[in-house]
Amino acid sequence: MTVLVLAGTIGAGKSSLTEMLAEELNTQAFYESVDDNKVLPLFYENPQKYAFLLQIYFLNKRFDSIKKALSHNNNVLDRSIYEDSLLFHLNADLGRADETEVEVYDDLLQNMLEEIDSLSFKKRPDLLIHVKVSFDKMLERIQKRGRVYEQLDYDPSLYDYYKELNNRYDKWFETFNICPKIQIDGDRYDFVEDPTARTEVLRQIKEKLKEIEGERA
Ligand SMILES: Nc1ncnc2c1ncn2[C@@H]1O[C@H](COP(=O)(O)OP(=O)(O)OP(=O)(O)O)[C@@H](O)[C@H]1O
Ligand SMILES: Nc1nc(=O)c2ncn([C@H]3C[C@H](O)[C@@H](CO)O3)c2[nH]1
Repeated sequence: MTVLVLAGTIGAGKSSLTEMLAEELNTQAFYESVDDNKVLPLFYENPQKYAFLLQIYFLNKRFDSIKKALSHNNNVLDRSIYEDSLLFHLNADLGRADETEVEVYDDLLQNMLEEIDSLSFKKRPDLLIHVKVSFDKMLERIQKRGRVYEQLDYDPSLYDYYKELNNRYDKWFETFNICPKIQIDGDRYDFVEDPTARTEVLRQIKEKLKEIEGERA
């Protein structure tokens, strides 16, 4: 059983790489709930009111995906549960959740992580793949994808939110130590449009997987 999880800021390319990996490795892909997510547009309209609800929504969906993923042999998830806390705490630091909400959330997340550990012999992913992009590239990709509520002309204050989120991701990845990890340079490799870049990115990931297997043997 091989479990891969993608990580990275908004618009980094997680879903795109998830699709490519699932095809290349012949595994099942699990995507974050976005188009069918009733809370996400409400959050962007009024983050103060909906930050906590959105976080609970995502956590619940994430838990669901992980349970489903664990019933398949090989799978790839387009965002890790380990990033949820980063996103929530950024919102809490911006005053969008109060102390009690932070406490309830942290407890619930801890509880769920323990539950996941008890669900399967596979306690941790085999590899976390962080797609790192610069702030400028992040804005470019968000614009390219074009979800209305994520655009800066919908809410100019998103500029600061995105900038801080991107900064926090870099620190988060440096200290992440739950499972083996690899960083993919999403600025350098246009793996969506350029087949050579795609091949190179897949090569880097497969090489890392081999290295991990070798260490285990
Ligand atoms: N390496 C890349 N090269 C060129 N375009 C890319 C690359 N990665 C992503 N894109 C494009 O950027 C946009 C965002 O990509 P994607 O939806 O995969 O990001 P994501 O990390 O899953 O975002 P989110 O977490 O917000 O759902 C899409 O339009 C995609 O085609
Ligand atoms: N606040 C907040 N907390 C999360 O855990 C979280 N996970 C994803 N998202 C937002 C980012 C993209 O707009 C969109 C797709 O990733 O959903 C989140 N937003």
